[in-house]
Amino acid sequence: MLTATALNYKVGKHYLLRDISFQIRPGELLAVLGANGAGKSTLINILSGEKKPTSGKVLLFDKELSSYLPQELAKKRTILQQHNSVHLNFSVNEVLLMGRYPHFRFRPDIKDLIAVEEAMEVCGISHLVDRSYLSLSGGEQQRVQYARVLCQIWDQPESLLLMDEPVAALDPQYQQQTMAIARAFSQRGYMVIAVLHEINLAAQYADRILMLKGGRKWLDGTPVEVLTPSHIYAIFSTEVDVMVNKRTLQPIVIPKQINLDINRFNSLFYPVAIDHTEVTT
Ligand SMILES: Nc1ncnc2c1ncn2[C@@H]1O[C@H](COP(=O)(O)OP(=O)(O)OP(=O)(O)O)[C@@H](O)[C@H]1O
Repeated sequence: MLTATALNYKVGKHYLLRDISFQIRPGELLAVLGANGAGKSTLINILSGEKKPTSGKVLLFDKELSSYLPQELAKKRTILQQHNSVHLNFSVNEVLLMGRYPHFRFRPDIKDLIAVEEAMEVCGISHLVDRSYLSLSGGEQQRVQYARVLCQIWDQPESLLLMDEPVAALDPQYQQQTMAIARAFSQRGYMVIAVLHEINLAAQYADRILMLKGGRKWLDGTPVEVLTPSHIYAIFSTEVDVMVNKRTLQPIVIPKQINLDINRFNSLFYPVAIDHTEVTT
């Protein structure tokens, strides 16, 4: 179990997170939603131990996160960051083996090699095994990074999988696949926390949704409880219709189209058009 209690995070006098408390149990998938700048990445980085809260604490399996040794923690939790940078010319196979570094001293053993092979297969990247990581497309790199973090906890049931915008560069097929894998992990007893901007993926795959607003916890509940037009308006200042998928009974969120005031829009751009004309004549 992971328990966050009264988390605050301050930079100077500015609170990025304020009084956040929640729990997640093995077997659950929690989606974290919130507007840009709401504090989602800050929260994920505190839960991973990369940032220390200004006050409050995080218990992972009844032990404070800060009291884990780095290698011990690396076997209990993994994080798929929003931006992953690999600048050296590693092969895909080598990138995945990095996920196993906490598990071996000098050479990977058969368990590590099996984890790499199985994670590649699950993520549909086996055909990329010998490719140079730097030669891959953005979406392919993201899938390789996903496989790498899964390798890290492949044989560590009940551990914690943290993901910050895991589907940002992915096409619809791989968005669904990424979330389906995350759900399969949660169903095997892992705890999964995913920061998402895609509300409908949260509706489809999350057991619970934690909504943040201005660094505070706004709501924590099931998708049906949380994804109402009024809650979504309060968080995203966006009007939506919420339908129900008759087959799955999950909510489907449909944003209403925004119509700009065209006269105001044109008046803002008119001076630029004049400049352009002067340059080209
Ligand atoms: N070191 C810092 N100093 C000052 N402000 C910061 C610092 N780091 C983050 N912030 C601010 O804290 C707020 C929360 O940042 P965070 O990255 O957690 O947001 P987020 O919810 O993940 O946003 P997004 O959806 O845009 O990725 C933002 O307004 C950000 O500009």
